[in-house]
Amino acid sequence: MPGSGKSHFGRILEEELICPLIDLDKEIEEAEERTISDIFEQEGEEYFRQAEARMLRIITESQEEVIISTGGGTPCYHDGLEYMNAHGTTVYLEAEESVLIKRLAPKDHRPLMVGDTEKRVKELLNQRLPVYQKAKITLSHRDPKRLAQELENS
Ligand SMILES: Nc1ncnc2c1ncn2[C@@H]1O[C@H](COP(=O)(O)OP(=O)(O)O)[C@@H](O)[C@H]1O
Ligand SMILES: O=C(O)C1=C[C@@H](OP(=O)(O)O)[C@@H](O)[C@H](O)C1
Ligand SMILES: [Mg+2]
Repeated sequence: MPGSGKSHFGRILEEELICPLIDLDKEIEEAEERTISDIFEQEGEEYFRQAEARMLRIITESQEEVIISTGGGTPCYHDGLEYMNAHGTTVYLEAEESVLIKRLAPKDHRPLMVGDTEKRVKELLNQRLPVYQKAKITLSHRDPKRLAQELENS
């Protein structure tokens, strides 16, 4: 989910595992030379989903070992989760609804969070949970060092 801490955890895992990290949203922004918000505004969501799916595949095919922090929607469109499960270890980073609502306050820049944040978070969680639950690892504790150990031993 947006706000669950994927980018934040990714940066910690990068240090713990000494493995390069790629943030999918950042790569898309660099390739498109505009922000995710601008892409949504100027091109619409479907365009973004295609760019996201394409970038996920480009990175996966061009890198040997890499941590990818995806966007919250990446697993849910264009068979994203199935693709990631087939090519690597997937981690669903669980976060409580109340934590997400607090982090994704109206000042947040995320384009899917316009309007009533509480309602949007609940809607997105309901829609997406069945997909997220198919990840290979679900992380409900908030300790990235433990996750790093789990991944090293897997
Ligand atoms: N475990 C955590 N404890 C406290 N704050 C966190 C934690 N994980 C993320 N945050 C904060 O929550 C916000 C959203 O995190 P981010 O990593 O951007 O989420 P995502 O990439 O999943 O949307 C950021 O301001 C980040 O600093
Ligand atoms: O949940 C989503 O559909 C999205 C989450 C965002 O990434 P984060 O999950 O890193 O906020 C970003 O990819 C885009 O705004 C769409
Ligand atoms: Mg992120």
